Amino acid sequence: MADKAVLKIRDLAVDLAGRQVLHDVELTVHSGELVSLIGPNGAGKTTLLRAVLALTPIRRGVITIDGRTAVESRGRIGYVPQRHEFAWDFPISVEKAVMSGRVHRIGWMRRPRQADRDAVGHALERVDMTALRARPIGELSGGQRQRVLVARALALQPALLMLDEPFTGLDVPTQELLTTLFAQLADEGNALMMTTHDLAAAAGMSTRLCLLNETVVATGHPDELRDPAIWLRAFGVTQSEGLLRTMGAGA
Ligand SMILES: Nc1ncnc2c1ncn2[C@@H]1O[C@H](COP(=O)(O)OP(=O)(O)OP(=O)(O)O)[C@@H](O)[C@H]1O
Repeated sequence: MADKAVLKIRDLAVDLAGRQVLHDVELTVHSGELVSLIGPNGAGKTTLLRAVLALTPIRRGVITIDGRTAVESRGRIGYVPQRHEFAWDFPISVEKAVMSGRVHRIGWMRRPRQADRDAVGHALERVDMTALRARPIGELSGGQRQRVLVARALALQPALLMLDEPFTGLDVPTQELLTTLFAQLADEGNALMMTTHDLAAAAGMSTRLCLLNETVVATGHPDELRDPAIWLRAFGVTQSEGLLRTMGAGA
């Protein structure tokens, strides 16, 4: 049986400040897939994630997650923002920060139940942060912060996990831990979508790449995207030997 379609995006168009940022976007992410969104700066990658999270209004199109609209799915999607977007000066522990990912489930001003504590404990284990669970988040290194953000998203036990540039500025051990974790999550049947500028890493770990530049220029397994014309079109350049070498395109 084919894997279930978790995220479906049809005919999506988004304008920001009166300017078209995304148009005619068609994309499906199935359970068991790790899809990497690749594209130049300003291509609309973050905007696409924000549209799925219903944080950005859309001009046209339909987005569903497990058959529900983006608005209905609020609080059900695990989202790992870019690290600088989180309030690290907030005086809370690692454990509380991860618990904050479940706020929609627990309800505002309610106390966490055993199931919430179990989900947080399990998420901390998966990112190898159990030993630091009581540490104030302001005292964490960059790599530890990234692990907390991933645990916070996992604590939600989400149908869909989306990550915005999760590898930027990370040390090698944290990169390796997260790469292995994302592959395990996909193997377990989760649906994952991430943005990245690290083409080599994306090609090595993704089940599918999605080249985005205002619209989906091409999508497929890294091995299926060897035509240099696709890459040149996605990145809007006429010649980029480094880019093509990284992808083994045209080889
Ligand atoms: N709040 C906003 N108001 C107006 N324009 C915006 C806003 N946010 C983003 N944009 C514009 O939308 C376009 C897409 O931005 P987006 O951040 O989605 O790109 P990206 O592919 O994630 O880029 P990067 O790789 O640099 O992170 C850019 O031209 C950007 O300037």
